[in-house]
Amino acid sequence: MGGVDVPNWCVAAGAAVLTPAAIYAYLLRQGRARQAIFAETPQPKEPGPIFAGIVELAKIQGHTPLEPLKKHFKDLGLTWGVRLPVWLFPHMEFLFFTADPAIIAEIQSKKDVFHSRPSGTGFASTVPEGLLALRNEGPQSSWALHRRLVAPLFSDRFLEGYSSQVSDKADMLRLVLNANIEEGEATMTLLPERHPQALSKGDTERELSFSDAGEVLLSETQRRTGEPFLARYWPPRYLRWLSSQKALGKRIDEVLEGGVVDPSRLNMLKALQDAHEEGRKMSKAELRDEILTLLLAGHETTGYTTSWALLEVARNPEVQEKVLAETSALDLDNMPLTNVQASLPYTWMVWQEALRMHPTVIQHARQAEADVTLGGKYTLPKGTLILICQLILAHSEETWGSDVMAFRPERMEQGYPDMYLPFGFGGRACIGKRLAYVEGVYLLAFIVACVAQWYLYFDFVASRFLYNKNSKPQNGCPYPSMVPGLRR
Ligand code: HEM
Repeated sequence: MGGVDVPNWCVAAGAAVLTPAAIYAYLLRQGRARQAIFAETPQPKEPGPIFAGIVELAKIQGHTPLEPLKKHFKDLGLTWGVRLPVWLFPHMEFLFFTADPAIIAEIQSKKDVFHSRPSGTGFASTVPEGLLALRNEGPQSSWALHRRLVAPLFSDRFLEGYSSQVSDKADMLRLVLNANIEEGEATMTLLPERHPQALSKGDTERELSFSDAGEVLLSETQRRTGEPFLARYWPPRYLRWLSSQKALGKRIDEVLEGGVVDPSRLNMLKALQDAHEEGRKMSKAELRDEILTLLLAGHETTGYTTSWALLEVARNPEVQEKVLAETSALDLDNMPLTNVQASLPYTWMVWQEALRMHPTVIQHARQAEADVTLGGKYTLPKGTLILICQLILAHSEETWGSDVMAFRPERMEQGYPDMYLPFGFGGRACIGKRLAYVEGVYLLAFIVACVAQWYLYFDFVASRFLYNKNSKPQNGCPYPSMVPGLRR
């Protein structure tokens, strides 16, 4: 070294001392710089728990998942932020939460800055080529092409095609429901084994393994968002993931090769396989990820909302009456489902109100593509992750009035206000909203009608043979609550 003979151990010792010091100095400088940038934004004293994942947090703390988030907004106001150690969360250094209508309007208007969801979320590792993960990089980007190829699946022509399939599924549900109620079961699972229309053992296993694989996909997507990269490779977990991938891939191949579905029926997967633009089709990997994206984005969201709606209907006898009055005037088995808002207006409002009270997507994410200042004072560097808190908007007294936590479908009569975004906003808004209405609103009407029929019959039989003939209906409701154990 410059003519001076420095022993190797000295160099090694120097490096051992200086390297950590240099890294520390670098992180300190970065931390200070970040602190300066974020100085105007209120921040919680303990940002940690939020990033355990809200659902995980709920499990640990025994809260409902939404409470910690609501508490932060209560403590810190409508806009606040969090800084994370960049070396632990390389894609999510700054997190900026807002439920302030003025700031949200500004975000919506800055389309060239906030056009993509953040990179590095779970979607990017489980379905990287699907709409939820792809970034919007202009009209020629994969995202834009996928959006154009997927959009026709939710057009009138397709919704009309799905109508008969939805009502067939509803029929099957009726069978399952009735058979299980008769068997004394309160759950809606598969038909009991001895039922003439029950699936064979092999088919039952195939259905169950498909549904298990779907759950693994969902839980991996959730867990991989915000956990250290290596955690997913924990052997038992990784093996489960691999086998779920195999099961999902096999099922997709079967459907695309025509083995599972009736060829005369409209098939969303095949339609996507054939979709093209100037000869450009999706590759096999893109198609697979897009199909799984539709499954991920469309299944739990619609299922949970409809379940919440059923629960609220069960809790609110006057709402049951109105849904029944609406459905009894219609031939539910044969109605076209292109516009359920027009054909089932009250049931549509009930479903919307359930979505407002129990939003399935509690926040919408965007990533800043450039340095930006919001509200004239929040200076955010490029890459900041913005979370628009839909839950707070949906439960805001300013927007909905002092009875915001009461279940009152009538408040949806005029449609929903501008600053209510259950399906997101802008170019990245939910592409499957119309299908969600068809499935959710129709199934809600259908289940209420069919369970009520059963219970009316039950009430009739029970009042003759089991109960005191003179007993009064509960809470003025002619049939008991639909969810056992939730009678008021
Ligand atoms: C209750 C039902 C549903 C709710 C509440 C819901 C909500 C949402 C929300 C909030 C987003 C993100 C929007 C944004 O970032 O601005 C989204 C995106 C998406 N949804 Fe839905 N969704 C539902 C049903 C469905 C269904 C049935 C499908 C399809 C089968 C679907 C497919 C998608 C896709 C593919 C995206 C990504 C769009 C893109 O980034 O280009 N969703 N949804």
